Amino acid sequence: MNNLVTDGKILFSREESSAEETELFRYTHPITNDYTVHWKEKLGTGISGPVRPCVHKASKTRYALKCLPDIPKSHTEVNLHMKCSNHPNIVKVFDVYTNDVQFPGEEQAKSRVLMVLEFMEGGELFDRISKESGFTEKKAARFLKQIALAVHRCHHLNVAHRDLKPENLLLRDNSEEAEVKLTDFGFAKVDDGNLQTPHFTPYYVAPQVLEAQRHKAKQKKGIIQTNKPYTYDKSCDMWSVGVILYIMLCGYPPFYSETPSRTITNEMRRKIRSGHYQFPEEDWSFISEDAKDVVKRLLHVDPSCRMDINELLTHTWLNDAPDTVLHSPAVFIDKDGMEDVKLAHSQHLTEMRVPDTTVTLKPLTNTNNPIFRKRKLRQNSIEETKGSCEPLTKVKDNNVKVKPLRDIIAYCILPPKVDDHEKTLNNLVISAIQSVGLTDQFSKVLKQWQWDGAQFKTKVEKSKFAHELGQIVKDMTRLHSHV
Ligand SMILES: Nc1ncnc2c1ncn2[C@@H]1O[C@H](COP(=O)(O)OP(=O)(O)OP(=O)(O)O)[C@@H](O)[C@H]1O
Repeated sequence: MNNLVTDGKILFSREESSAEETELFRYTHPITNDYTVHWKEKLGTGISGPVRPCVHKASKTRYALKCLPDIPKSHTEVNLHMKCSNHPNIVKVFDVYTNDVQFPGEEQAKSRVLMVLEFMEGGELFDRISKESGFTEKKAARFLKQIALAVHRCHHLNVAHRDLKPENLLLRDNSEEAEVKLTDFGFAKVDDGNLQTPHFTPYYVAPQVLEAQRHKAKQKKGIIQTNKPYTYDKSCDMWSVGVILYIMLCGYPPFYSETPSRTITNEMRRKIRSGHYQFPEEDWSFISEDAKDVVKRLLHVDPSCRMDINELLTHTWLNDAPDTVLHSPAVFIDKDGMEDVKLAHSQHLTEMRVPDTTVTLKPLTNTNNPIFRKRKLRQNSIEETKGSCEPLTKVKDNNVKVKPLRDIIAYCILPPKVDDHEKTLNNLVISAIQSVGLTDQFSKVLKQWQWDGAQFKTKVEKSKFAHELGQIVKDMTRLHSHV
């Protein structure tokens, strides 16, 4: 990023911004000077903790506040969200603060990035659909078009979102014409098809990267007659749009396991890899061929053959869908079933994400992994209390308890360069057990890789582990809804 840092503000240089000139600021003075934050309320919860309501003191306008740790991953999230933000189908970022914040239970204040977001009063898209009477293909196409426009905005700026899922599609308000907007750029990444990254290390190469290289070689030899760069991450977004559309049309996902489970099964993984899904006659016979055509072209198993965002936006169905009434709202009413659908989609997204080869893995001493940072801070007795936000010290925050679980998740998603990965992971798990205790859910997850109380006896699948811990975090913070 070509950021110019001046007086605590971050200005995006013109070449990094979109067509219009964008000037974005990051404040360092306390957010509480400008906003009243309702720390005890929450609008929703994700891996990074609760999203809370706040009110701009001068205008009395309501916003949503997302609180992130001040680490490079969060900076990427903020930067890419801001970059894509100026669009009717993307949740707007209004202000960003970097404040030292101390939550109750924490030994000291920590630097945090606070994102003030447009308040999405209408909640999540699928919750809305479940309440619709007379939900038609036409309405589904209207929603899909808005999702597609959001994706187009991102892809046009060479940003792949990589976390397109129902929870990240929110409605502006509860009106009939409310727009759908995309949020959560926590996994977004620049994807311009250029894979010649200087930090390329063979040990971290995902199969998809090798696939992309093969694609490039074939292009060079003229075996593939296209000059389109192979943008794997963007094509994953298109796959997600396909899954979301399939669910909107019939109420259940295209890939599901015969044996219901909270985790993605090998059977489901096989089905996804082979592109094996069906349009069961009883639910799909009345759905238009055009709608099925969009699904088929989005769920094409070969990412390089999948429809891209421009092709989707010009598809007939998006602009001329029939008034056929769909049965999906009735299926959405089963909340537990819906949670399983979301979890399976989310897990598959984790598996599809190509590890970021442009990130230089830092030595342990420099790492920003929260747990190592905490230790380092303790060693150096660095005082971080300056400028901490007053109200937080009064909030009873159960998120502190799950913090070690979030540390493991961060470690699994982007492992730093350490000498002994197994030992590091074992230590993180021990800290988490000390903090949250061995709950049934946590024990079950650990058992899969034969945790013996001190170490794992088999190799841990990091992405799967991270996802399962993510579910525990969500469940635990959901149980404590007053946080
Ligand atoms: N601008 C907003 N207005 C209203 N509610 C919001 C807003 N942003 C987020 N939420 C609620 O908070 C939830 C979590 O937000 P978000 O997805 O940004 O957090 P996250 O920690 O990145 O989540 P994830 O676990 O999906 O990565 C959303 O699913 C939604 O219910």
